Amino acid sequence: MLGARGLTKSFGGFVAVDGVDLAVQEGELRSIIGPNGAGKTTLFNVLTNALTPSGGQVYFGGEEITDVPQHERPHMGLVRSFQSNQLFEEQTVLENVRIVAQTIEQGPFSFDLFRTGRRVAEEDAYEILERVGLAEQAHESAANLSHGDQRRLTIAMSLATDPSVLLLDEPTSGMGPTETEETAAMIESLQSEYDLTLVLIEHDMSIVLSMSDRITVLNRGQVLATGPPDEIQANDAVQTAYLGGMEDEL
Ligand SMILES: Nc1ncnc2c1ncn2[C@@H]1O[C@H](COP(=O)(O)OP(=O)(O)OP(=O)(O)O)[C@@H](O)[C@H]1O
Repeated sequence: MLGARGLTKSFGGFVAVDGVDLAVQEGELRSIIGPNGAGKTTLFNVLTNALTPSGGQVYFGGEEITDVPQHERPHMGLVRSFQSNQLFEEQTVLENVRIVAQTIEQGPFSFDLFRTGRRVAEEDAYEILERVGLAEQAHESAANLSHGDQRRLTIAMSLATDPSVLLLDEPTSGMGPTETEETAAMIESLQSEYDLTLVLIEHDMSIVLSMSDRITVLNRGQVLATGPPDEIQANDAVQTAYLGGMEDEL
């Protein structure tokens, strides 16, 4: 569904992503893990063309999309989650989702949708807010939400773009243990309800091990290992390079 071959990104002489091969299957929940500075965020940036790769190819649905501009990718179904600083803070939670939904609807073939768009978008937006557990806050302004709820709202906004592959960069960062568990459960339920393929950068090992179908371990920009959680836990190279200090958490 989403793939890469030899994907590379250099900053000057420093190779942050170094010849990465990736093959994420449809419906999979793939986690990308690795030590700080391993290249995880840079990998997301080159997969979405937020940064132009220095080498290699990106594939989506079997087609090469390496040169497809970043802003066109959501229309193909490849979406990277919004960041909290992209919220329209003065607008309500519902409006935040509707603004995204309407932007997507205003494509060249959606004149009818555009005319009736507000109603359609509002229904869709409510449904999405119910799915992420924010329906009760629909009429709050986004600025009044807790940090965790703002993160959930960014996921709701991403869902409004109707993704087939959704990239989530540390969706539980800054959350306490209970909120982290709730968010993980919500993400898992979205995967099945929306028929999503999910690629997740996540630091919380208990979440990564319990949720992932497969895990890709990056180290110094290179793929150290890819496999199901039990295989990754048992992988000697992963233990040595990355998990050495973290066995207690596993
Ligand atoms: N725009 C940039 N210019 C120069 N170096 C960069 C740039 N972006 C990232 N890097 C470097 O590339 C390396 C990988 O960074 P990246 O943020 O992708 O790692 P990461 O695995 O996401 O780390 P973390 O877990 O800390 O978020 C780091 O050494 C970083 O300093």
